[in-house]
Amino acid sequence: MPALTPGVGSDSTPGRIVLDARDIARALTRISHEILERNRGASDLVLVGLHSRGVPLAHRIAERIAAVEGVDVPVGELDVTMYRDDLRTNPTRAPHKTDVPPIDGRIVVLVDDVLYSGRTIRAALDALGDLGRPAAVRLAVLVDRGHRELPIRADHVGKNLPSARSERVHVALSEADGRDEVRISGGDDA
Ligand SMILES: O=P(O)(O)OC[C@H]1O[C@H](OP(=O)(O)OP(=O)(O)O)[C@H](O)[C@@H]1O
Ligand SMILES: O=c1cc[nH]c(=O)[nH]1
Repeated sequence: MPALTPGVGSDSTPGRIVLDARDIARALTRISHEILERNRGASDLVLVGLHSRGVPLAHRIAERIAAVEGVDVPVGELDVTMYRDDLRTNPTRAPHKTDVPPIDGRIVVLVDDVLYSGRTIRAALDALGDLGRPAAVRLAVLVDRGHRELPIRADHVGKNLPSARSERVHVALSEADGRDEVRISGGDDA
């Protein structure tokens, strides 16, 4: 095994890997089972992925639920750009598509890659409120890195990752990035 510079991946991408492809696959399988257990099956579920990497994660969870339950759970994609509380100070984000199946009376599971301040999820809850009135909204994230600024928590977490505010968590997914991995960089290991 070649020696690595601390904090630098073998391909010189900054940061250290905290989840590799197999870890991500296992975490998503567990989350899918947790969702089914909590919901006692797949009935009334709608998965809504947040752009950008929450969308492929929602599809992967739907694939696993279909494999276990034989049910195709509807999957939507939600862009929260126009609902962000930093829109005035950071107006340069490019909006993505929003395409959410009917959510009235359904159990909506929001899916995102990283949960940090909670402001993205706050925006997502506002966006959902304009689309309908779900029976319940739950949250699944691949990584919870802490540092919440709002009273928001995840129901399903792939990995709790203690982090410094100065660090950054980078999620790469094959659909968008050609590989699956989660890295943390910055702080003392920049
Ligand atoms: O809890 P928060 O403090 O809101 O942070 C979490 C959000 O930050 C990242 O998105 P980012 O805004 O970096 O855009 P991206 O999804 O395009 O990477 C990540 O994908 C989450 O959506
Ligand atoms: O570290 C972070 C913080 C917010 N969003 C991310 O994707 N990573």
